[in-house]
Amino acid sequence: MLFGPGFGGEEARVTPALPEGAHHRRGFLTIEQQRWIVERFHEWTRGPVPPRSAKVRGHEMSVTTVCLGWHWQPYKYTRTATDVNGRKVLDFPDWMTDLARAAIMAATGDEALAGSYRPDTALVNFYDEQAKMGMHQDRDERTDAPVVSLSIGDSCRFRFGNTEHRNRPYQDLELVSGDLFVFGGPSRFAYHGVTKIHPGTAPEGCGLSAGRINITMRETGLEG
Ligand SMILES: O=C(O)CCC(=O)C(=O)O
Ligand SMILES: [Fe+2]
Repeated sequence: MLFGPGFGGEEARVTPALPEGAHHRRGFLTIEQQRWIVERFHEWTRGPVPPRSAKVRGHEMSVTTVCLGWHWQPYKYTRTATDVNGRKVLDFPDWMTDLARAAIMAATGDEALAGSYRPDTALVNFYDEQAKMGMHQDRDERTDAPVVSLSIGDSCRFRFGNTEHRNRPYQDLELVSGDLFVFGGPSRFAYHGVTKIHPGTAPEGCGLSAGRINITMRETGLEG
């Protein structure tokens, strides 16, 4: 049969299926939502703790990061930015909890997982045209709750791998402005990174004319 069962189905996927627990939703944020978040981004960068390039084993990362809720530094979270200026970071905003829960719902359809999600930190990274992020695990958190990632601005090549090591098997996918990526369950501790920014690809109206913002929301599992 010319257009029989399965036509245009699984076999027609352009991107191979992601490992269990990993989910990609193209265009999760509207262009207005993206622009609004970029306005907040400018407020955060003028906040008590300026964006900085974290030093990992003596090397400065090429992204700059500003944090909400808890300040991330390799390999711990603190309330104050002891490696920058000692100031307390901005609070984790309530709207971000709602957004993160909606994101988990959209990605997984799991109402219980979404409803019980209590993110308490956001790492907000800015990538210029040259910036990259090497393959790593997000493992400074003391819970296995999912990581929720939102991208705004220039698109990038995002590499999502396995939980054992930074080498193959991995998949390269494009994250474009407005995309959501969630990794939890068996993929929570998968290695991942950003291998390339695609300059000049930020859509008109997203609020950012160049570069890329990525926000990851997480549960630290920390008290106090
Ligand atoms: O920029 C991205 O898409 C990933 C960011 C990331 O992996 C991180 O902040 O730990
Ligand atoms: Fe990460």
